[in-house]
Formats: sequence, structure tokens, C-alpha cells
Amino acid sequence: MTVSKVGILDILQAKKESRKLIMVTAYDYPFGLMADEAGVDMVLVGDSLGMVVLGLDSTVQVTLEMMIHHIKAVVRGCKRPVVVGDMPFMTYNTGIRDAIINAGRLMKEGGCDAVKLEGGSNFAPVVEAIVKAGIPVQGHVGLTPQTAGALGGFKMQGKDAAAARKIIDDAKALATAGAFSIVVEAVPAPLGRLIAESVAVPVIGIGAGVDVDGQVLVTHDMVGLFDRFVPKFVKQYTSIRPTIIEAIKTYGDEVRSSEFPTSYHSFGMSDDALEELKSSYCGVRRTK
Ligand SMILES: Nc1nc(=O)c2c([nH]1)NC[C@@H]1CN(c3ccc(C(=O)N[C@@H](CCC(=O)O)C(=O)O)cc3)CN21
Ligand SMILES: CC(C)C(=O)C(=O)O
Ligand SMILES: [Mg+2]
Repeated sequence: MTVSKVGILDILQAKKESRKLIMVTAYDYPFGLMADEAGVDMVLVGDSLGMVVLGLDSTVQVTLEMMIHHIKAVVRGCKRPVVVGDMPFMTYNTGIRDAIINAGRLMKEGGCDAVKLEGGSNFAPVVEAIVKAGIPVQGHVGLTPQTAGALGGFKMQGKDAAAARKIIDDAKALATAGAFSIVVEAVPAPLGRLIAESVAVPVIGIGAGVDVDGQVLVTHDMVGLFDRFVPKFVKQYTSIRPTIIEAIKTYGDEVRSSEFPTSYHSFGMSDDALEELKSSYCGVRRTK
């Protein structure tokens, strides 16, 4: 069966038809396959992979090479969803030429359909240049983890009217620059709604309330596979970490007690071959 690939135009159309957009993260082939099978619209290969699957303390140390490595794996599993690759810190902040070259590498070498970058109106010229080069760009405003240090940590943004106004203006600038969609992270729900009402392109919320055009979550968070910290906006739909730990423990117990492997999980050999082998075999330690 052939599956029709979701396109950027389908993402834009969804907002016009008031259809909510579903986005989740994936960092490897099995999670790419599962997201595809679950029928999501977009898969984000987030730079959160630095924290979630590489054990780093922030997303700042993530490199373009790491992103390309993981994007390639996810793309192999995703036949239908739009695959968005996060641009790492300092791969688009140093100038328009660098940004275009690096976005191009994520697309050409990684194989993703679009890129995402963090930043507001200051980055509108960068977004515009990448879009003009033919690469769809998703914006990201509100809590921007790559610059969390400057924001005072992984904290909610847009608390007072002036800060909220700035985020609305940022989203508008990105939409005008040609972003096909904008991620809004960790802002008050009423602000999320105002942002969604302010731009024609879909606003994808993560901790931005329900009145936006779609939602994104880190898959490892929603299945309880990552729990070093659990942001307020995460809902754990299942908890597979204890299940995995229990399986590994049981395996260990069965190895120690020689319950595993059984003959079912072992390979046999013909009696003739075994006899011939034994006659010429000179073991150091004779058992049985
Ligand atoms: N596993 C994971 N999930 C994410 O959503 C995520 C990452 N990693 N890494 C990159 C960024 C970092 N993000 C984070 C990380 C922590 C909080 C957090 O703990 N926030 C607290 C404090 C809120 C406040 O003080 O305003 C919370 O209770 O939500 C939020 C977003 C979102 N992104
Ligand atoms: C949290 C999402 C939006 C993200 O940027 C990431 O996973 O890196
Ligand atoms: Mg990110």
C-alpha cells in the first residue's frame, strides 16, 4: 500500500479547516515508525535529544552532526508525516549565510522536510532567507530552551502584558517572514490563544493551552520513558520505564538461575556433527 505524504500545504490547510495538528518528537528509527503508525501529522527531531537520549544537561551542546545522525534514522521510519529537524544553537545565530548552509545540510544530508529554529523578530530575516532558499521553516517562540540561560531557566514566558505583547509581535514577524508554522512553548493559555488568533499559520503549542492550532510533546515524556524532570505541560499517557526495568531485572534473575536461555532460545546441531567434533576436540576443561 502506498501512503500519501503529508505536505506543508496540508499543514497550512488544517488551520483553515479548524483541524488540530498533532506533532511528537522522535530521535530514532523505532520511534519514527511508531509516530508514523500512530498517524501524527508532524514529527520533530528535537534538539531535546541532547537531554533525552544523550544525557546532556541542556540543548546548548547539541551539534549539527548529532542532528543529522538522528534525523536520518527518523526519516527512515516516517513515510507519511512531515519531518522537522531542529537547528542547534549557533548553527543559525551567526549569520544568514551560515543559517542557509546549515538548514540545507539538515535537509540534504538528514533528509528532513523542514527545519525549526528558536527566536522572534530578531530572527525574521534568517527565517526569510532560509524560506527563500526553498526550505520550509517552523518558528519557535516563548520559552526557547537554547537561550534558557538568558531567560532565567526553563520558565514560563509572557507573564506580564509587555512580555506577552513581545511574544505576539515575534510570532507575527515570523509569519510575515514566511514560517509555515510556529511552535509556542510555556506561555499562559490566554496568550497562546491570542497568538493563534494573530497569525494565519498554525500555532503548535507545548504548554500554551488548548486554544492553539495543534500540540507537540516529547514522546519520551508522554510515555514515561524520561522522568529526570517532568514539565507541568507534560501528560504521561503511560509509564513504560518501570516495565522496561522489570524486564531487565527478570532477565538478570533468569540468567543467574540458568532459567534463560531455554532450548527454545538455543541453536541445535546434528548428532553426527557433534560426535565428529567431539572426537577431534581437545578441551581444557572436560565436563559431562
Ligand atoms: N524531556 C524533555 N521535554 C521537554 O519538553 C524539553 C526537553 N526535554 N528539553 C528541551 C526543552 C526544555 N524544556 C523544559 C524543561 C523543563 C521545564 C520545567 O521543568 N518547567 C517547570 C518550571 C516552570 C516555571 O518555573 O515557570 C515546570 O513546572 O513546568 C519546562 C520545559 C522543554 N523541552
Ligand atoms: C520541545 C520541542 C518543541 C523542541 O523544540 C524539542 O523537542 O527540541
Ligand atoms: Mg528544540
